[in-house]
Amino acid sequence: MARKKIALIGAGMIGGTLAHLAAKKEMGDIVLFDIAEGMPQGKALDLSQCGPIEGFDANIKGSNDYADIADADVVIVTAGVPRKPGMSRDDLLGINLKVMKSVGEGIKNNCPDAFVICITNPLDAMVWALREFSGLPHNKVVGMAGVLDSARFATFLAWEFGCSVKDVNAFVLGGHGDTMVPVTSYTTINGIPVNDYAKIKGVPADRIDEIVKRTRAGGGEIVQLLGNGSAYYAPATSAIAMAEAYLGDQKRILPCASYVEGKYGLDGLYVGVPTVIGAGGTEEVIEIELSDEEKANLKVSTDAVEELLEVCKGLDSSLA
Ligand SMILES: NC(=O)c1ccc[n+]([C@@H]2O[C@H](COP(=O)([O-])OP(=O)(O)OC[C@H]3O[C@@H](n4cnc5c(N)ncnc54)[C@H](O)[C@@H]3O)[C@@H](O)[C@H]2O)c1
Ligand SMILES: O=C(O)C[C@H](O)C(=O)O
Repeated sequence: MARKKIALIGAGMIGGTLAHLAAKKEMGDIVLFDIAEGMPQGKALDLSQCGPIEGFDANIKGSNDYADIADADVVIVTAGVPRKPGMSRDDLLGINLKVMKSVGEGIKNNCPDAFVICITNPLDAMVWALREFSGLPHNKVVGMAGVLDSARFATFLAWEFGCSVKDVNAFVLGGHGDTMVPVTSYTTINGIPVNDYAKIKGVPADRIDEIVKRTRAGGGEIVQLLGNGSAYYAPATSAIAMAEAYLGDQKRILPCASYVEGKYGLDGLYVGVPTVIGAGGTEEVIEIELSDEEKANLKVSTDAVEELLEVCKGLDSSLA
């Protein structure tokens, strides 16, 4: 059986990390595409030379030609610009929307059967625009954010409780902005609801509130510390988990920016919701019971995404 083909559009910080992870896991052969000339080729050479040391078999090719992504099984998109300290993700919309247009056309023309994972920010608007520009079915285009945001929430909770991160099952819904909704009612420490566990451990409720706030601002905290660019290790790891769920038909339930029509009172929007990922792409959006407060918070978050879509439509008339 031929190896799977993974196309990475954008060979920057996340793209390079994705290539390394995918090669180490022998997920398939890899094409690292970027508009910057030489850089993807240089990274591909460097990464290929990890093979003999790490013992992986994967062909890694750097490219500036969309023809090289032909027939890819999975495409992960990080093309565009990251924010700088003081900026919001939404400030990237104008420039990254144009990038999504060229990437969407590249995918449509070369690998229309691929499963496409978008990472570029502002995430929920960009995955929507990428789907529109590519014309792929909604179940084959998804955004990565909830896996990352949930991992941040889990990390902070594990630190607070002094427990293993492996035992924390944290859940973040909504748009990938400061209004995202960490859902404590579905967050457990090995099955024990987080608020109950906090009582057992004597952790005051306001500490959990602080962790929720820190999670919401988790991307910005790293942007501020790095000074130039944004997080890349955990974002790449998150997208790889989603790609593995698709390639392995794992039917994992992951929080992803999926197309939601009808559920959660939404009418055709990409936003973070629990999603079954298997060989059919995003096979199902799971609608969970939320408290009135959680519903209200989700509404604030989805309204913010809807506003961004209006801005996209204003900037590019083909989206209107
Ligand atoms: N969804 C998330 O949770 C999440 C997490 C982290 C970062 N991000 C976003 O991911 C994006 C990439 O982050 P990064 O750290 O890898 O940035 P980066 O600057 O290191 O890499 C981006 C790459 O995209 C390339 N590029 C620009 N325009 C292109 C085009 N038209 N076609 C192909 N390539 C193009 C650039 O040359 C660059 O190499 C940013 O928008 C960032 O905000 C999202
Ligand atoms: O915060 C950013 O700008 C990058 C990304 O969205 C993140 O959450 O790390």
